[in-house]
Amino acid sequence: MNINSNQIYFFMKNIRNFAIIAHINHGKSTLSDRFIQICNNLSPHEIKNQMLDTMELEKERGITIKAQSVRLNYIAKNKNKYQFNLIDTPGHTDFSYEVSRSLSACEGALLIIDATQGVEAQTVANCHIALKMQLKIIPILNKIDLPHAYPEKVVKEIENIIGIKSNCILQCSAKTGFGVPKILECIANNLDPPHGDPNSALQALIIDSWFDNYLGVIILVKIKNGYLKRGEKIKIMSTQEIYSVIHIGIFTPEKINIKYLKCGEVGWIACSIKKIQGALVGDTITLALYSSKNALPGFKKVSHKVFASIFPISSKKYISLKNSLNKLSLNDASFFYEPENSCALGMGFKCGFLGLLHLEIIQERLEREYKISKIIALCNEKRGVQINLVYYDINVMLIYEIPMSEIILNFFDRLQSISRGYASLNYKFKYFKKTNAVIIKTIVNKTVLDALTCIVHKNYIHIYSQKIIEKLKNLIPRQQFDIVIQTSINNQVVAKGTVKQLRKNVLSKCYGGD
Ligand SMILES: Nc1nc2c(ncn2[C@@H]2O[C@H](COP(=O)(O)OP(=O)(O)OP(=O)(O)O)[C@@H](O)[C@H]2O)c(=O)[nH]1
Repeated sequence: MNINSNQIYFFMKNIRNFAIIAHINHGKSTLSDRFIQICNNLSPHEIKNQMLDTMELEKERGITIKAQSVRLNYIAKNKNKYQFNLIDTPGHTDFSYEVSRSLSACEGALLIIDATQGVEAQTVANCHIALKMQLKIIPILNKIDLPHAYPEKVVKEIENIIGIKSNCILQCSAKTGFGVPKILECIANNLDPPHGDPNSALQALIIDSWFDNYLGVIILVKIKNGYLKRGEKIKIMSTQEIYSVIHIGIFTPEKINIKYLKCGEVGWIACSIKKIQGALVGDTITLALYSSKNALPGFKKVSHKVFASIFPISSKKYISLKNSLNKLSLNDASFFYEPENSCALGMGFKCGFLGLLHLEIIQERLEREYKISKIIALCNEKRGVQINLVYYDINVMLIYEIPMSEIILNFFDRLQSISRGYASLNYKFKYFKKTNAVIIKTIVNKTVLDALTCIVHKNYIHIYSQKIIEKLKNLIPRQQFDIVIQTSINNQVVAKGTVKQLRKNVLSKCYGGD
């Protein structure tokens, strides 16, 4: 490493790690947007609302489900440069496990209180978690732009219920930006820099982990002691497994790569770990060669509050349900499932959730997974082989190897109709491959119709034959004789149909009395 420990101490002095905590909808994500806008010097039209709520469900419901971290560079009024590592947390009680994990990476917390709602249940609960962790708290009254805001009354509530003095409480409107620069100054001047020893052995706390199809498990860490360089060999302390650090990065909020994480910093690492169980939240990472003797305290084990059993409608769907649950558990460490057997409903899964909203979110994510099952079925029908399936929060990318002959005809139309026009298709020619195809001829009254001779895959001989015979039967008018339609392969008939001859109608001239 090119930087010495004196330099690291100097850097550490200007790092501020903090989380934004509050009751649901009190304005955490909106305030994070303002911070990003000011620190990244963005104009109002360059910033999207709730930038850190990247999941599709978060955008639809307007709530934060997963805590998100972002690194911002802030230049204070005294021209000092600060590195802010901000974590936007969810406000709903079902996701309070995310809050406590996020706070363990911080030295301070911004407690947001809606000036129209006052102190609510999660305001108190989250504040207590932060105090228990001995974090410095900056209380902020938000939404003071609203006409029905009553700041004086809420300030009194904060004093009485939480015990914070009124002169410490800042006021702002995250929507208009009023009062936000003052909050940034307060963070720089009043929150503590991270504690920790850059010279001791590496101790990095795993705050969160999730699965990426390309990079494997991505681990969000806070470097408590020591430092971590790209390419170094690390050891996961609980499993003693050793991995090489392939990528190190931060969110700005874009995911970018950097070379190292210094003591006190928060960032992500990827080490080609295949299973999320290989890097569980709360675990400690150290260096393989210069190891720390002790692991960090970690987190309390999550206790599930709501249990529900999920059964597939037909036993054929058991494996695909299992795969979907597995994929969900890779991205949500607090979700649990195990196989269950019922006499009436057959094989299924018993699942544990943190609350009813958590259950609802998992159910919805599962249902969305099933929606792409129809597209998967179409690709399978077209003899496709799945190469990859990648989730990009709002989008899913399916990569298939499909014979060209299957997609040139009506594949795109069917894809569009299944997806109601939302799917897009891109393809490129890969290679020629020997296949089990046959030449199938259509014969009408012993005459081969050359124009209808076709090359068909062996699996589709009967489907193709039935289709062509039915079509011709409807098109050829009946004659005084039978018309025989056949399909044949190598002079062997594989299917046959007949257009029946017209018969004399002996009753046509008869009257009622005849
Ligand atoms: N008028 C006004 N509206 C605000 C202000 N701050 C946030 N809002 C609105 O309040 C709603 C909730 O804001 P969010 O930032 O999503 O709240 P949150 O605390 O992040 O919500 P969760 O993460 O789901 O707990 C949104 O409709 C915002 O536009 C403000 O200062 N003034």
